[in-house]
Amino acid sequence: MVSSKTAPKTSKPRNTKTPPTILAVAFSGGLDSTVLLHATVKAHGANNVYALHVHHGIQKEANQWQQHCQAIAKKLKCHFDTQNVKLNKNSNIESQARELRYQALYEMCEKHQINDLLLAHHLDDQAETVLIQLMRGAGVAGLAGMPPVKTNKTNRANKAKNTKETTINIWRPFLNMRRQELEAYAKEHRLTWIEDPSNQDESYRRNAIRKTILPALEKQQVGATENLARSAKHLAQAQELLNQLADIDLGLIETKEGLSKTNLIRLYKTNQARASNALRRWLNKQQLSYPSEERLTAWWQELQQSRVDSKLQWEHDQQLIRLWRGHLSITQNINTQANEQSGGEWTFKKVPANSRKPGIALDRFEKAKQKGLINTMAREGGEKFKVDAKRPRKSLKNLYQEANIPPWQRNAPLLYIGEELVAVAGIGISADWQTTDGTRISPEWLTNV
Ligand SMILES: Nc1ncnc2c1ncn2[C@@H]1O[C@H](COP(=O)(O)OP(=O)(O)OP(=O)(O)O)[C@@H](O)[C@H]1O
Repeated sequence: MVSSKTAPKTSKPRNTKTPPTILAVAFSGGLDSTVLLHATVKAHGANNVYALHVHHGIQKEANQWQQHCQAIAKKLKCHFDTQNVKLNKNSNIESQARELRYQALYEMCEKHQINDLLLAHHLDDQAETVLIQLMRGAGVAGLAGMPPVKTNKTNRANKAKNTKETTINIWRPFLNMRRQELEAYAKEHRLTWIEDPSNQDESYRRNAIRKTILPALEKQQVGATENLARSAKHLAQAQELLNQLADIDLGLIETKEGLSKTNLIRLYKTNQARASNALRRWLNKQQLSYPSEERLTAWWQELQQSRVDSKLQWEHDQQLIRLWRGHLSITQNINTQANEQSGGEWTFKKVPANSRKPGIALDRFEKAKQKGLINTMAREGGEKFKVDAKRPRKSLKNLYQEANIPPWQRNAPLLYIGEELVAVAGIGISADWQTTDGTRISPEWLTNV
């Protein structure tokens, strides 16, 4: 136990390389994150700390809270930033608020080039999470609760905006501390914080667990709260082992085209639990959530029934999982699918002098550019193209098939100079325009997803 005299450890950050590390604290203005901000500023220096607040706009007091947070940051002399998010009142407010909150916090971290974000979750929060997961019938991963540290790459939504991928470490330095310890610290340092009235509303499951269920469990078993959090640690270890097993299995199933259906089904037939474990891990590694048991069962059925050349397509977590040519792969965000043709851009890079790579002669290209002749057009069907001067022109359809380009990657806009088709993504440069001599540029289609 840590006495209230001791500042709660906000120990970060062992694996950071270049001091001074700038830390961000997710600051709601509530008791826990107020203690976290105060302790972090004390330990790391105000100039190295950002307080980040998300304005949800759900409560009528939201503006006051934002002002309060800004005032506290000013008093502590640390940096402050805030972002508003807009909730859709028609869907689950709690989970939506959480998702948008993380999104906003990551965006603010990216904006200030911060790689370490601290959250004020504590041991009581962990115990509540374990109970909630138990009630939902979660598996090992869910029952492992919140990890003390987790590294996140900024998500696919950001990637689609063509921003650089950032790594953000999420730290929960209070995960071993009880709520009472934080309260004692706050009193000792005369901190002021916001009491969110909705924390009293027991129609929210988490509040009911905190106010009624955990105290009842404590009556039955002293230390029940700490024990629940301890179980979470055991299960986190068990999950680690499951991940290691999945990685061994994926080593045999995963290829550069995706997951081999044949090998996946082979594993499924010898050991269903192991195959599901591998599939879940594969999704998780690509930052997709675990599918429900019901969904997973449906996928297995479809996969088993599919023929060798079948095409399947599942929507999951706003992504598409596709089976094509015997491999499962994750593709486009369904939100950007309608926009497939603009899901990327043509870039023009100079070919290095010592390279044998073909390109378009720079002076020819520049002339065309000055005349405004360079343009792109969507594929209409029936286009013919010749990359190899010694071979006849072929239809794009044939060329795509020969090059094994999956159907959903065949929609990149075609590059024209005037009326002439000069480059096709994944295929190459027209024989009439390509050269391997002199200063030249290479047109390349870069996808955002
Ligand atoms: N609006 C917000 N802006 C910034 N960070 C937030 C916000 N809401 C929550 N957080 C962060 O997420 C953590 C967990 O959220 P949770 O809803 O459990 O906390 P809270 O009860 O709102 O506030 P606190 O943890 O400060 O008492 C908080 O400790 C805080 O670090």
